Amino acid sequence: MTRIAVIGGGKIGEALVAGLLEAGRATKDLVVAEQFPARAKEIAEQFGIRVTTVADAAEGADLIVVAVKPSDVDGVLTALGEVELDSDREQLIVSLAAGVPTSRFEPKLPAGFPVIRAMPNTPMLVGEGMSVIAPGRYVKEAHLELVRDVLSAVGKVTVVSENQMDAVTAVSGSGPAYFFLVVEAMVDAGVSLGLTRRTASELVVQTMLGSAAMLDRSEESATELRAAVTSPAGTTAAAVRVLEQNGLRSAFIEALHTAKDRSAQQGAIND
Ligand SMILES: NC(=O)C1=CN([C@@H]2O[C@H](COP(=O)(O)OP(=O)(O)OC[C@H]3O[C@@H](n4cnc5c(N)ncnc54)[C@H](OP(=O)(O)O)[C@@H]3O)[C@@H](O)[C@H]2O)C=CC1
Ligand SMILES: O=C(O)[C@@H]1CCC=N1
Repeated sequence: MTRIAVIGGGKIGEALVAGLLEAGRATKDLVVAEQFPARAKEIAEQFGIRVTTVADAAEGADLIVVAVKPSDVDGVLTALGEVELDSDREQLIVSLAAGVPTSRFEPKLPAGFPVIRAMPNTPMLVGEGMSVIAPGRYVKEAHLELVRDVLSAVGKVTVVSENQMDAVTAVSGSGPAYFFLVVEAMVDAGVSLGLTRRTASELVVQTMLGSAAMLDRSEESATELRAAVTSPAGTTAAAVRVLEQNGLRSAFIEALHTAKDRSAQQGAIND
């Protein structure tokens, strides 16, 4: 079985570990490196897996997943310098760090060592993640297949070229946060209309679940499905008009452009 070292036991590291364990991966095949002692203890206790240093975790791992903040990537690369990495053993690095290009890793690793840039999202915690992967210059098809195989246990996986990864980060990496924000706003609106928060939450969550399931299963686009809800001169048309008047669509477009720029900026050497 593939041995996986997750460097960084923060939010996304935890989502990956939890999703992989839930999907049936054995605790003995997972190890986490986490520098913050309280967090390291929490992860070890919660998941019953080994939590150790970067060098110890990477030693003997087939897949080294870098799940630290972009500004901490160089520190991880320095720590990996203590490890005898071996590309002949099909060992490889998968970086989840937003914005950081594979070309930032490659010169600091043994010649030809493969690096894949990946952008997952937190719904992998419940097996419904969207992971996008992009190969660095030394990546072979077998490496991509291995990473696809691991990540497909926690959701969907697609491959793009690396120059699209900042856009991907803005859309699906950060995407769950936009969704939760819309949920918060709709629940607040329900409360302001006189519903209890509990009732408003139940209504909104099930409406989101049902609508997502329709999008997933139906041949129709979001535009067509929305049209089907919008009765002539009815409530939906009235509400959508107000949302458009208030710039919902252009707010999303501008927000995602800003997220893409921020991704690229975080990947620059001095972010
Ligand atoms: N959160 C998300 O939804 C997603 C995040 N990402 C990417 O994943 C990365 C991590 O994000 P996130 O999980 O939110 O961040 P967090 O800050 O929650 O987690 C990062 C963890 O890594 C630890 N860490 C930092 N350096 C080291 C080191 N050298 N050795 C061991 N542990 C270390 C940090 O410790 P300390 O607190 O002490 O710094 C922290 O606990 C980022 O690059 C982000 O762009 C990608 C997709 C989605
Ligand atoms: O907010 C961030 O920078 C990270 C990357 C995508 C989701 N979270």
